Amino acid sequence: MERKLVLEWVPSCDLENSAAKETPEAHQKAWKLLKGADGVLVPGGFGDRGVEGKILAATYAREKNVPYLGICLGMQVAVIEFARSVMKLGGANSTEFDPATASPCVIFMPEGSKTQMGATMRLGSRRTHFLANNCKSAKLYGNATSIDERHRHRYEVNPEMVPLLEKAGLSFVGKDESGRRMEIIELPNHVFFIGAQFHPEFKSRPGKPSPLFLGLIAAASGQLDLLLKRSCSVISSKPTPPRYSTNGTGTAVLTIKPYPNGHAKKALTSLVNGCYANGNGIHI
Ligand SMILES: NC(=O)CC[C@H](N)C(=O)O
Repeated sequence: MERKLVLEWVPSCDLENSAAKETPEAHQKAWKLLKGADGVLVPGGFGDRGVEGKILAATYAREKNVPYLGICLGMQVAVIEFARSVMKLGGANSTEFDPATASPCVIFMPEGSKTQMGATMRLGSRRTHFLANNCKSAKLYGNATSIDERHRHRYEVNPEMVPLLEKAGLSFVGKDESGRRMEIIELPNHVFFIGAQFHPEFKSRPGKPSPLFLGLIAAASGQLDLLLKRSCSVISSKPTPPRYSTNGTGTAVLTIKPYPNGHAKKALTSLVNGCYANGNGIHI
């Protein structure tokens, strides 16, 4: 790859319009970081702090054709963003953040109990079936017909709204075995815009990175076509324990800059080896 990965953490609440007045310097800094990035990763989270900023990051990436990977809440905000901006459903939201929304594109999973939060999370390894093999995510997973990835969520894309979202151009390329639970979204006409309801980071390892992370980094450095041509091996279906859990703040947006002339000289299939995160001590 000959690239050195630079990760910048952007507090998503600083991207919000309210921050322009309240904390103008932080707002300016956050937008500068986002606009300087070659790729954007919106991770998972719980609670509404910073969610509007995550939605703004998704809008930016979609409109500017900047590679985007949304994980769990990062996928849900991409759906909300699409409903608001493309389908013109201004008040579209998740019922997690606006229980009275007129356009609930993300809803509480029917099998969970709202009053009893304990043991209501959809957790652990679940199967995702790919519905189209010409989508980027299936190719990244080595043209697999199904994959097993780990989960941690209470809300899901509203299956009743899926036909409308699809008609407007959002592809649901991975679903669970019932076909009613959405697992992977893609924007077909975008350089790389993928959202996953599951958490690829739980099974990703330094020497065996998740195909979705590889895809994001390859797209951010203009090497996605090359990566897609190579056959990536399918991630093992054996469940492995999570490496870390989400911290619940739901505020960060991660931006990615794969600079040229870096030290990572490994082959594309292990390109995350040798990459580093600046300032945070976080290694992918
Ligand atoms: N892990 C997550 O990102 C969870 C997303 C969202 N809060 C849910 O419960 O569905």
